[in-house]
Amino acid sequence: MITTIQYKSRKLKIDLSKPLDISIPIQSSKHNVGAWHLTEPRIEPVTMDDWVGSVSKGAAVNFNNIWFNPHAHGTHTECVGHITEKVHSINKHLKTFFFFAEVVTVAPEEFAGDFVISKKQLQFALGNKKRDAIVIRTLPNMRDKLSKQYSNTNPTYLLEEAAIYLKEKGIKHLLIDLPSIDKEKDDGNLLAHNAFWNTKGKLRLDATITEFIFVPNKVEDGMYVLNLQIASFENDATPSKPVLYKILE
Ligand SMILES: N[C@@H](CC(=O)c1ccccc1NC=O)C(=O)O
Repeated sequence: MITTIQYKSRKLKIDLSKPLDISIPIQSSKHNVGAWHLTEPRIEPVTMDDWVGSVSKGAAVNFNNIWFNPHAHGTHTECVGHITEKVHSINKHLKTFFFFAEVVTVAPEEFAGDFVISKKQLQFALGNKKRDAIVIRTLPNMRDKLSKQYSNTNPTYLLEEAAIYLKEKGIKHLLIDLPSIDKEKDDGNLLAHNAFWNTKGKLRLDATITEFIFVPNKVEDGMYVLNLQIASFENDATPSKPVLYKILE
């Protein structure tokens, strides 16, 4: 199913029957990805007296409750409400869902005992390309990213200068395969989040950060059409399903 999208002065031809799903599923398992010191998500049948909401237990339907945290348990998209006193809702601020994106691969650099992504690396990867969205794949890129337990591991993060660079370049949607764009333990400074959302000036209410993606190795660096879908929760963050479409010509 081939379609052509008119984007500014370009024509972007994509095949809708070849989606590249870069989300991490949420499952009720210790093998679910995890961060921020939470236990694994739970998906469990509702019980009422001796009734159990499971067909295998005699009910007519499977009827599960789900317990999870969007920031800790899988691919999620957040807006500035993640770090402001007023809880802006992602569902009110992400209103269009197709974006022109660049997938880039970055090998984190050592900095003050941490691993980081610098402005120079993103500058090298983006050059003078104008994009709505950047999809950052960090190296090494192995399937353990689907089930890794990140708590107390001090994962790679973005330097503040890198987030400022993306903001100044007009990137509206930042997607990354890490639990956060900021350092795990930073006394609440969240320098990269603050810089990207411009919290010291006019808030970038329409800008989003999507964390915990997984970009399979078969997806090459380059231009894509991104479909960024979210579950309609009124909250700072919600589970999301980013899907890429390769541009055919
Ligand atoms: N680095 C912060 C914590 C933090 O960033 C955070 C904590 C819980 C859930 C999500 C977080 N950040 C996500 O981007 C701190 O040390 O206070």
